[in-house]
Amino acid sequence: MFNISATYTDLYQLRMSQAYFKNNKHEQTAVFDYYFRKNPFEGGYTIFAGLEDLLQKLKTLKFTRDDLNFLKTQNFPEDFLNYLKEFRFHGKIFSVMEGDIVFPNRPILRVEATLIEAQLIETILLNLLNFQSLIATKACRMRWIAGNRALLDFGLRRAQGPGGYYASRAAFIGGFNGTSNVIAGENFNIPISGTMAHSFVQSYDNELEAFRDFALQLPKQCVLLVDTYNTLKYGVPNAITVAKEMEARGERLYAIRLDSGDLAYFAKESRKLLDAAGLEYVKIAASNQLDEYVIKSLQEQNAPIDIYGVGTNLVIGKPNGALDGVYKLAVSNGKPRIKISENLIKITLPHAKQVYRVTDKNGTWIGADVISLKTENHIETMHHPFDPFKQMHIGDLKQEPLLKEVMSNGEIKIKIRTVAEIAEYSRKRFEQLPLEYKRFYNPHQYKIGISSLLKKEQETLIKSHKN
Ligand SMILES: Nc1ncnc2c1ncn2[C@@H]1O[C@H](COP(=O)(O)OP(=O)(O)OP(=O)(O)O)[C@@H](O)[C@H]1O
Ligand SMILES: O=P(O)(O)OC[C@H]1O[C@H](OP(=O)(O)OP(=O)(O)O)[C@H](O)[C@@H]1O
Ligand SMILES: O=C(O)c1cccnc1
Repeated sequence: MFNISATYTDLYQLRMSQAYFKNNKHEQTAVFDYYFRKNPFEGGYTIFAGLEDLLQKLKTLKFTRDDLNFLKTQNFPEDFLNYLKEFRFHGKIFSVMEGDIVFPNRPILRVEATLIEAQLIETILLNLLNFQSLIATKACRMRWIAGNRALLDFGLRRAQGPGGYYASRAAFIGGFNGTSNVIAGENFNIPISGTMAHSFVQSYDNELEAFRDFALQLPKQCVLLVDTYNTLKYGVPNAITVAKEMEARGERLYAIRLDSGDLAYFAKESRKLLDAAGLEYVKIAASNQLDEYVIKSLQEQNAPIDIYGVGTNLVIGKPNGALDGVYKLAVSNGKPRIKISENLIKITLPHAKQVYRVTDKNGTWIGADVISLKTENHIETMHHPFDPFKQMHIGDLKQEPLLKEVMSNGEIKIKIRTVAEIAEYSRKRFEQLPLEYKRFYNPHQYKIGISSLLKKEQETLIKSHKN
């Protein structure tokens, strides 16, 4: 993969930074919030992914000599380029843990740094977190509906270029069991697996010979693609012949794969043929433009499919394609800042903030998060963000702080987990989310409230701007 250096950014970040530097504002402190406005896929939740990958990149982020030479050609002044030569991220980051379940319009991550440092990491932060959270969410939806069937990511060839690399990481966090993507397996320690393509079968004069040669190479993990010519007339019978030959060698055919036609019908008929031959242990894999809705339908048809291979619809996050995560200024030079909008939902919340997940005394999520000033540690009353008449007493409920210090002085403050550990954490957190937020159609919306103090601060700032 190409190396990510500090020019993995938008030009405007550098132009603003240049102006901050020249006007001696760059060392002023700033606080930015990362959040998104809408759950993807019309769903009721989002899986937060990409954080630990981001932290590792921020730790070593710098402008290389080649970067600086390039920027010189873009008319950046010498003294600013000298500043960039020494640039490192020294700030603090407070964040929800990677893999947690998050919802719209509340901070998921807070950056506290000098204005210039906070600005120069915006693009990479949004790029990594938005994409991986989108794909982890898509993956989680399929995991939820697929129950304990295996889910494999086959998407690299259909991904938006190298995005497929991060899609595989995110898919695993969202609950996939493995990927066909070898470099993702190598770098993120994700299990890799693969079957065979139609070209392999086509390259032989007959299908049986193709299956035999393949099986000889894979005594344990052989999966035969049975739909090249005629699934039930040739494909499955040829796979059965090879499975019997494998048995004679003390081996076992692992699975057959279906990749076209009515997958429920072919899975049922293939299952009958395999079982009649005493091959109950041979699994059935299916692929071809799967997504959570097709998987749901196949499950409802009792299709005996053990393994789903999912490509395009997973890695491109269809039909959304992007999570709308944003990075908004909340404090600058010690002063709270606000962005006013006609659209109430777009008015930002000033100050450095904390977010609490409200639970009952047993830790069960009650369906609301509350945003407060970071200095508050137990919230008595939570207010609706816009409706002055809606409020709720939460003083006697438990409140779990979600934003934890994950970086300080540019150093990572948490133990970096394996992707498998993040996936396991995500699975456990997802179990805590009540069913009504998980359904595909009209899911419940996880509520948001703001503390009395934060509400007052926001109103004061809005008034002062009106004047
Ligand atoms: N039993 C089924 N129930 C619901 N959806 C299915 C079922 N079988 C297949 N699908 C889905 O329907 C879509 C189109 O399948 P279709 O039958 O057109 O495949 P196909 O066009 O025959 O494949 P190919 O063109 O590669 O031969 C795919 O997204 C597939 O996953
Ligand atoms: O349908 P998706 O969810 O995107 O899953 C990936 C698809 O990629 C492969 O097809 P392709 O035609 O590229 O190669 P093949 O010759 O191996 O079938 C595979 O057979 C799947 O159908
Ligand atoms: O291993 C497979 O079957 C596979 C891999 C990538 C894309 N489609 C299928």
